[in-house]
Amino acid sequence: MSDSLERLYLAVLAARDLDPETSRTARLYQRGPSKMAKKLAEEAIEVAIDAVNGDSQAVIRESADLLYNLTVLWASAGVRPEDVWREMSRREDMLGIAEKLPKSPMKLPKVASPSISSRRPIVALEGRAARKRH
Ligand SMILES: N=c1c2ncn([C@@H]3O[C@H](COP(=O)(O)OP(=O)(O)OP(=O)(O)O)[C@@H](O)[C@H]3O)c2ncn1[C@@H]1O[C@H](COP(=O)(O)O)[C@@H](O)[C@H]1O
Repeated sequence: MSDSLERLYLAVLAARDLDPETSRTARLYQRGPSKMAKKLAEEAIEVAIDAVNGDSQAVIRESADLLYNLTVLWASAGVRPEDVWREMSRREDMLGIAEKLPKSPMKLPKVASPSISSRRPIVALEGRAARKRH
Protein backbone atom coordinates (compact mmCIF):
# COMPACT_ATOMS: atom_id res chain seq x y z
CA MET A 1 0.00 0.00 0.00
CA SER A 2 2.79 2.42 0.83
CA ASP A 3 4.14 1.99 -2.75
CA SER A 4 0.87 3.08 -4.30
CA LEU A 5 0.55 6.01 -1.87
CA GLU A 6 4.08 7.07 -2.75
CA ARG A 7 3.26 6.90 -6.47
CA LEU A 8 0.12 8.94 -5.83
CA TYR A 9 2.15 11.48 -3.84
CA LEU A 10 4.60 11.86 -6.74
CA ALA A 11 1.70 12.27 -9.18
CA VAL A 12 0.24 14.97 -6.90
CA LEU A 13 3.59 16.78 -6.76
CA ALA A 14 3.88 16.60 -10.55
CA ALA A 15 0.34 17.99 -10.98
CA ARG A 16 0.93 21.08 -8.83
CA ASP A 17 1.98 23.22 -11.76
CA LEU A 18 -0.56 21.96 -14.27
CA ASP A 19 -3.44 24.06 -15.55
CA PRO A 20 -6.08 24.40 -12.81
CA GLU A 21 -8.70 24.27 -15.55
CA THR A 22 -7.82 20.67 -16.31
CA SER A 23 -6.13 19.38 -13.15
CA ARG A 24 -8.08 18.88 -9.91
CA THR A 25 -4.82 18.82 -7.97
CA ALA A 26 -3.58 22.11 -9.46
CA ARG A 27 -6.99 23.59 -8.64
CA LEU A 28 -6.67 22.49 -5.01
CA TYR A 29 -3.21 24.06 -4.86
CA GLN A 30 -4.55 27.26 -6.29
CA ARG A 31 -7.28 27.39 -3.63
CA GLY A 32 -4.89 26.65 -0.78
CA PRO A 33 -4.67 24.63 2.44
CA SER A 34 -8.08 25.55 3.83
CA LYS A 35 -9.82 24.17 0.73
CA MET A 36 -7.60 21.06 0.86
CA ALA A 37 -8.48 20.59 4.54
CA LYS A 38 -12.17 20.95 3.77
CA LYS A 39 -12.00 18.31 1.01
CA LEU A 40 -10.10 15.94 3.29
CA ALA A 41 -12.65 16.39 6.09
CA GLU A 42 -15.57 15.87 3.68
CA GLU A 43 -14.09 12.62 2.39
CA ALA A 44 -13.45 11.41 5.96
CA ILE A 45 -17.07 12.06 6.87
CA GLU A 46 -18.24 10.24 3.74
CA VAL A 47 -16.15 7.18 4.71
CA ALA A 48 -17.58 7.27 8.22
CA ILE A 49 -21.19 7.55 7.01
CA ASP A 50 -20.73 4.73 4.50
CA ALA A 51 -19.26 2.52 7.22
CA VAL A 52 -22.16 3.26 9.57
CA ASN A 53 -24.55 2.42 6.71
CA GLY A 54 -22.74 -0.88 6.16
CA ASP A 55 -21.84 -0.02 2.55
CA SER A 56 -18.38 -1.56 2.32
CA GLN A 57 -17.96 -0.89 -1.43
CA ALA A 58 -18.60 2.82 -0.82
CA VAL A 59 -16.15 2.73 2.12
CA ILE A 60 -13.50 1.40 -0.27
CA ARG A 61 -14.18 4.07 -2.93
CA GLU A 62 -14.35 6.95 -0.46
CA SER A 63 -11.22 5.70 1.32
CA ALA A 64 -9.32 5.99 -1.98
CA ASP A 65 -10.62 9.58 -2.33
CA LEU A 66 -9.65 10.25 1.28
CA LEU A 67 -6.10 9.03 0.67
CA TYR A 68 -5.81 11.18 -2.46
CA ASN A 69 -6.87 14.26 -0.49
CA LEU A 70 -4.51 13.32 2.34
CA THR A 71 -1.56 13.16 -0.06
CA VAL A 72 -2.53 16.59 -1.45
CA LEU A 73 -2.51 18.05 2.07
CA TRP A 74 0.81 16.32 2.85
CA ALA A 75 2.36 17.80 -0.28
CA SER A 76 1.08 21.26 0.58
CA ALA A 77 2.36 20.96 4.16
CA GLY A 78 5.82 19.79 3.01
CA VAL A 79 5.26 16.36 4.60
CA ARG A 80 6.54 13.35 2.67
CA PRO A 81 5.07 9.84 2.90
CA GLU A 82 8.35 8.56 4.37
CA ASP A 83 7.96 11.05 7.23
CA VAL A 84 4.66 9.38 8.12
CA TRP A 85 6.09 5.86 7.71
CA ARG A 86 8.95 6.84 10.04
CA GLU A 87 6.47 7.98 12.71
CA MET A 88 4.54 4.73 12.32
CA SER A 89 7.76 2.72 12.69
CA ARG A 90 8.65 4.72 15.78
CA ARG A 91 5.28 3.89 17.35
CA GLU A 92 5.60 0.26 16.34
CA ASP A 93 9.04 0.05 17.94
CA MET A 94 7.70 1.67 21.08
CA LEU A 95 4.35 -0.07 21.41
CA GLY A 96 4.56 -3.15 19.21
CA ILE A 97 1.79 -1.86 16.95
CA ALA A 98 1.40 1.24 14.74
CA GLU A 99 -1.39 2.85 16.71
CA LYS A 100 -1.86 6.25 18.26
CA LEU A 101 0.17 6.80 21.39
CA PRO A 102 -1.92 6.32 24.55
CA LYS A 103 -3.00 9.51 26.29
CA SER A 104 -2.80 8.05 29.78
CA PRO A 105 0.38 9.17 31.56
CA MET A 106 0.40 5.72 33.21
CA LYS A 107 1.37 4.08 29.91
CA LEU A 108 4.05 6.53 28.79
CA PRO A 109 7.44 7.49 30.11
CA LYS A 110 7.28 10.88 31.85
CA VAL A 111 7.68 13.80 29.44
CA ALA A 112 7.04 17.50 29.92
CA SER A 113 3.35 18.21 29.25
CA PRO A 114 2.71 20.83 26.53
CA SER A 115 1.62 24.21 27.76
CA ILE A 116 -1.78 25.52 26.69
CA SER A 117 -0.09 28.01 24.37
CA SER A 118 1.63 25.17 22.46
CA ARG A 119 -1.64 23.47 21.56
CA ARG A 120 -2.80 23.62 17.96
CA PRO A 121 -4.78 26.75 17.19
CA ILE A 122 -8.38 26.28 16.07
CA VAL A 123 -8.70 27.33 12.42
CA ALA A 124 -11.73 27.83 10.25
CA LEU A 125 -12.07 25.61 7.19
CA GLU A 126 -13.36 27.15 4.00
CA GLY A 127 -17.10 27.80 4.35
CA ARG A 128 -19.77 25.70 2.71
CA ALA A 129 -21.38 28.64 0.94
CA ALA A 130 -19.89 27.70 -2.43
CA ARG A 131 -21.24 24.62 -4.24
CA LYS A 132 -18.93 21.67 -4.81
CA ARG A 133 -16.71 22.15 -7.83
CA HIS A 134 -15.86 19.39 -10.26
N1 LIG B 1 -5.74 9.52 -7.68
C1 LIG B 1 -6.45 10.52 -7.81
C2 LIG B 1 -7.71 10.64 -7.14
N2 LIG B 1 -8.34 9.79 -6.30
C3 LIG B 1 -9.45 10.37 -5.92
N3 LIG B 1 -9.56 11.57 -6.52
C4 LIG B 1 -10.73 12.32 -6.23
O1 LIG B 1 -11.70 11.96 -7.19
C5 LIG B 1 -12.91 12.52 -6.77
C6 LIG B 1 -13.68 12.92 -8.00
O2 LIG B 1 -14.67 12.06 -8.16
P1 LIG B 1 -16.10 12.62 -8.06
O3 LIG B 1 -16.26 13.67 -9.12
O4 LIG B 1 -17.03 11.46 -8.02
O5 LIG B 1 -16.03 13.29 -6.60
P2 LIG B 1 -16.92 14.40 -6.03
O6 LIG B 1 -16.71 14.33 -4.56
O7 LIG B 1 -18.30 14.29 -6.58
O8 LIG B 1 -16.24 15.69 -6.67
P3 LIG B 1 -15.31 16.75 -6.00
O9 LIG B 1 -16.17 17.75 -5.32
O10 LIG B 1 -14.43 16.03 -5.03
O11 LIG B 1 -14.55 17.35 -7.13
C7 LIG B 1 -12.53 13.70 -5.91
O12 LIG B 1 -12.93 13.50 -4.58
C8 LIG B 1 -11.00 13.74 -6.00
O13 LIG B 1 -10.62 14.38 -4.85
C9 LIG B 1 -8.48 11.78 -7.31
N4 LIG B 1 -8.06 12.79 -8.13
C10 LIG B 1 -6.86 12.67 -8.76
N5 LIG B 1 -6.05 11.57 -8.60
C11 LIG B 1 -4.72 11.49 -9.23
O14 LIG B 1 -3.99 12.65 -8.98
C12 LIG B 1 -3.07 12.83 -10.04
C13 LIG B 1 -3.21 14.24 -10.57
O15 LIG B 1 -4.43 14.31 -11.25
P4 LIG B 1 -5.10 15.74 -11.63
O16 LIG B 1 -5.46 16.38 -10.34
O17 LIG B 1 -6.29 15.38 -12.44
O18 LIG B 1 -4.06 16.52 -12.36
C14 LIG B 1 -3.36 11.80 -11.11
O19 LIG B 1 -2.44 10.76 -10.95
C15 LIG B 1 -4.76 11.33 -10.73
O20 LIG B 1 -4.97 10.01 -11.11
